[in-house]
Amino acid sequence: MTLLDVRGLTVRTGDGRTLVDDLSFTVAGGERLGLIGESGSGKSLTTLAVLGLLPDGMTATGSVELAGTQIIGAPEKRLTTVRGRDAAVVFQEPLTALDPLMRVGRQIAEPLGRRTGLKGKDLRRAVAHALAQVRLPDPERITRAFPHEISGGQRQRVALAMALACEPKLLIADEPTTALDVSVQAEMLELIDTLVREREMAVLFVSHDLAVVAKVTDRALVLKDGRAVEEGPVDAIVGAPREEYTKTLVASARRLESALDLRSAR
Ligand SMILES: Nc1ncnc2c1ncn2[C@@H]1O[C@H](COP(=O)(O)OP(=O)(O)OP(=O)(O)O)[C@@H](O)[C@H]1O
Repeated sequence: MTLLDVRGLTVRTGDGRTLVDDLSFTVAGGERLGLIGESGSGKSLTTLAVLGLLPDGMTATGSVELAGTQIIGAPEKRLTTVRGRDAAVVFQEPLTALDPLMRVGRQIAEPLGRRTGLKGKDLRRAVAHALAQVRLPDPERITRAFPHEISGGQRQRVALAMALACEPKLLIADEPTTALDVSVQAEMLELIDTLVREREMAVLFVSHDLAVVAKVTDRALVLKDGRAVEEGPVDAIVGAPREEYTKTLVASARRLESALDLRSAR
């Protein structure tokens, strides 16, 4: 069943510039779609439009139906119920999602308490469980910490725990590993992969990195200058890209990979 149905999505600035142009795609329940394209291709604006979070002054036209709710033109109150419950997001920079003045435990307790109705000791236990699920060591310390007191990788795990706490049908991950040290990127990716598979959650995974998209998704949509240039199973896109632009993306990903192979052979 279709969970997210985007049709003819067009995003324009106040002065009439078109940044996302007539984009259409679907994500079925439990499916994982990668949005790939270089910087500025419109990936983030697409995910923001899906959540009804476009910056002030920008307008979206077309249709974005998320779990049966039309997002475009929906009043804020409606959007608030959809966010979290139907779709939750992990951004590139975890500090975007975290309140710098609130202890980590409380930040996870809020969405968790709202969804489950748990309180007091039971809620505290559920928070500890949520932290353990994203493999955070020493949950006691993390619960009491403020966001600046933990590492970037740990913050991103907290942001993921918050997103998962709502048990959304769709997890939107916008470059969730890009801001992390290379050493923790692979771990984070592995973690997202495992957790969404366990929950049979659908994923819209945004990245400029084809290798990352290939790891986590089944299907990919290639964006260039706000338009879709190619769409298909990840294996087909990587193995036999049809469009010139996709060929360039694949070739540069391969060049990087073979440079790494050369280095490890030294
Ligand atoms: N608030 C804004 N006001 C005006 N233009 C914007 C704004 N946000 C993004 N843009 C422009 O819209 C285009 C698409 O941006 P978007 O952030 O969606 O790209 P992206 O593919 O996610 O790239 P990146 O990976 O660098 O975030 C870019 O040309 C960008 O400069």
